[in-house]
Amino acid sequence: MQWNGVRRAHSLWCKSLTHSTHPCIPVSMSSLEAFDKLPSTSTKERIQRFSSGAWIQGRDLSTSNSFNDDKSFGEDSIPWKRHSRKVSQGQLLLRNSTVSGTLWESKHFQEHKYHTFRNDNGIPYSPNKVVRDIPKFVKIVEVGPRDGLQNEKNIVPTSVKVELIQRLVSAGLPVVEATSFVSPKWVPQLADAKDVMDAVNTLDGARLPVLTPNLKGFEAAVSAGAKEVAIFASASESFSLSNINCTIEESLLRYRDVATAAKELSIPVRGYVSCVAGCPVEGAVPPSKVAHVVKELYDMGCFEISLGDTIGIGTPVSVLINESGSVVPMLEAVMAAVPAEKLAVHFHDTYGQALANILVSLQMGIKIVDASVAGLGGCPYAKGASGNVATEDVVYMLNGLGVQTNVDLGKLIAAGDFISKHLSRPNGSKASVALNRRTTAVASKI
Ligand SMILES: CC(C)(COP(=O)([O-])OP(=O)([O-])OC[C@H]1O[C@@H](n2cnc3c(N)ncnc32)[C@H](O)[C@@H]1OP(=O)([O-])[O-])[C@@H](O)C(=O)NCCC(=O)NCCSC(=O)C[C@@](C)(O)CC(=O)[O-]
Repeated sequence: MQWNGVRRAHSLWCKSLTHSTHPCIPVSMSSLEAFDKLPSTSTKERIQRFSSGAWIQGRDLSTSNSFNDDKSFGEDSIPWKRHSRKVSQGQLLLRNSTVSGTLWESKHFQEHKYHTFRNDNGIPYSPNKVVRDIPKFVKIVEVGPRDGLQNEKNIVPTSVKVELIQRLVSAGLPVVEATSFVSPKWVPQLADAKDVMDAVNTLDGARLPVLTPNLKGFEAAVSAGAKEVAIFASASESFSLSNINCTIEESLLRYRDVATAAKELSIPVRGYVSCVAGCPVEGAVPPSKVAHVVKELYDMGCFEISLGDTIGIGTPVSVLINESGSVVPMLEAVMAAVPAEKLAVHFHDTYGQALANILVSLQMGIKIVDASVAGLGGCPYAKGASGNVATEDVVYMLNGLGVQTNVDLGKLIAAGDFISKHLSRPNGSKASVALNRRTTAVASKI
């Protein structure tokens, strides 16, 4: 097919671009100097000192998402000790932490003390308008084993993928997207989907969804033991053609069949919409187009819809007329069609905008964030797309904001180091590099 030829050439170009520019994350001298002035600490202590979050009380924890795990993370179930005291308005938010346990066991051994603001009636509140609207729990959907590894030049052995998934689950991630049941001719990197699922589908502690582009993929996924699937549409016609070889409307017809089959088996279906902030071929994508595709997926029964900035081009707001890449207007249009609690955000970090976009999304009511360990990834059919935002960086930011994730940052960093070492490249997470670099520097002085 002529289009396939064009697409292959395009994809090869994309891959070469992605690989030749894979980030070697710089760490600014000023931040390192600041670290060096601090007393020597272990990586674990540093993770806790610089990243552990204060509990910001009094915000809404509930969600109507029927497949959401938030309820299991209610205040009482959180394995941290919390402690609050009455402080007057205007005082700084303070937190002390005392630490025990071994390096990668931070979640289970740390003890935190929190100091929240309370008004005269003893009601806790957050004094800062930046964090006031941010949810107190964010569900992180780890997409590294799928989105991260689907674009690798060298095919990663099944055993490495399986160990990566096991490590991510044991780090406390509630959802780890395991693989894709797509055509192995199109994505040979994930041709071992069945073997991966055979090895991981008995793992406890996390949901392990897989991508299915059509009924054939859905049936293969179910036979391999998948208990949750994801379908992936696009808000851009050109991207839909290059990614799944059909128009948007044709893809929605296919996905309706998948959704119907899944409903019969009571299998939850997640939806994706790509190119929500811009398309590598078409440029600007109108928010109304994004909202239309999101609503279609919602109406066919998707329990959650992830909004993908596939090429990482978006900024929180763009003041340039006719310019794509505004996350806020896009979210406003989507939220007018589908409830905010059904939405996730999925930012690639090509332009370094992902954390800013996540923050503004949280402020607008989003409670689900996709991320990829060590910043792995990129789409084989998206020109110039780099990896997703690194999960470690998201957890670091959320910890700092006092948002609960139940993810053990130490174990997560170890998982990122594991896969980066296998791929023979630096870890793409800035938080991870900074925390690891400090440990090495301290160790070299002993
Ligand atoms: C959708 C298709 C299959 C259409 O591919 P096609 O070539 O149009 O399909 P077809 O129906 O003409 O079938 C061609 C061959 O593929 C086989 N086939 C057909 N379906 C399957 C299947 N499920 N599993 C295994 N094999 C399959 C089918 O049996 C046949 O085999 P043959 O007779 O030639 O031997 C193909 O285009 C494809 O696999 N695309 C997947 C591309 C992909 O995975 N892209 C990356 C996803 S990332 C993304 O979308 C963005 C996201 C989600 O991360 C969010 C964001 O960042 O924005």
